[in-house]
Amino acid sequence: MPPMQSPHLPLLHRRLLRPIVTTMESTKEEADVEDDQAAAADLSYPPVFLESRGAGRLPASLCTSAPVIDVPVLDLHRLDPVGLRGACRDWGLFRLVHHGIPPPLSAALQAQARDLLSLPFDAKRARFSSPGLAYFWGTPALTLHVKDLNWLEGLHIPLGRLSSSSSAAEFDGLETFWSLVDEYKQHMARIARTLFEALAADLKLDAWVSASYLNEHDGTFRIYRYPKCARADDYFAMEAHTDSSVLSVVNQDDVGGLQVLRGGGWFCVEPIADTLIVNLGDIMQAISDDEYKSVEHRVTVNRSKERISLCYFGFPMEDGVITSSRYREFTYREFKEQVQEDIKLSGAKVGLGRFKINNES
Ligand SMILES: O=C(O)CCC(=O)C(=O)O
Ligand SMILES: [Fe+2]
Repeated sequence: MPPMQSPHLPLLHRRLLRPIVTTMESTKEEADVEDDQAAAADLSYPPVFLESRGAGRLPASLCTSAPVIDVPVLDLHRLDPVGLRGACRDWGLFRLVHHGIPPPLSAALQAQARDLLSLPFDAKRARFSSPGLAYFWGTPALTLHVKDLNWLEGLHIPLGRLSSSSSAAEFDGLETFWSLVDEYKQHMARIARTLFEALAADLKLDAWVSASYLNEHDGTFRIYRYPKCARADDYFAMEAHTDSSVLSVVNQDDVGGLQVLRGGGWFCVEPIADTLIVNLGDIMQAISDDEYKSVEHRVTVNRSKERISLCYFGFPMEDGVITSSRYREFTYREFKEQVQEDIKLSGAKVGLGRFKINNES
């Protein structure tokens, strides 16, 4: 499937698609285009990103200069149980190849993401404001405010709602976008289920228990745009966190910025074309009695380029009970509510620590 042009594609973007010619005249045109691009980006950025002046809160070394690390690579086509177990126990994160997502599908969805998120800020707020398609900015916690501004914006899509209750307004003019999301969603469910089954076998989980531990068709899909930021040392694009999911699947463009915490240090997880990054979340750590790691990660901002990533989060059944030798019994609903309460009270997630046996906090 070729990358598609959205009906919303602004005039500016259509200009940008013209073939590049290298003449003296084109240099001026390129400069004009860059000016146009900057102006359009400004209009589309949340005003808080234009107003914020860096206060130098973060040491430069924290944000920018992490070494690159080679993360374990797994082939979904021929899943190696030993490699998978090692990656989950030792890293909590791996790169997935031969995952079966057609590259044109990822490219088309990235292009749609770019187009939709390049709309003016007010248009995005007005247009994407329903439970099935919600625009958020400055906080990864959707509507809850975290302590520090996160240099991101995005669209939040609960996949379970897609087929049933999406309103006509959510669909109007976005038919191409939704059909791409629908196709992508099937791949995510397939990938999440395949990986989870292999992990459930490693952990020797009962089939009926493990069925409730991953509700792969009801996951969340998020499309992020991390705007470029001249004050890259002052902000994180997404602050350090663990995911609340069972597992998460990141499909990033070629800009980079994802970092993983390992052995007390931060490392860059480089973007490599046609590969996915899978990381385990808190629920997987609980299910595995802490054998697997819910890995801490973050995203740094880029001074000169914006970044797009497509992220899927697989969760358990909302009311399925999670049992673990390390944590008191809890449902995902309880976990989610506790995370939200903690963010509301302190601006930060506590996570699994709240459920740890012999831990009063
Ligand atoms: O955009 C990324 O690379 C990662 C996003 C992420 O960690 C998250 O949404 O939890
Ligand atoms: Fe994450």
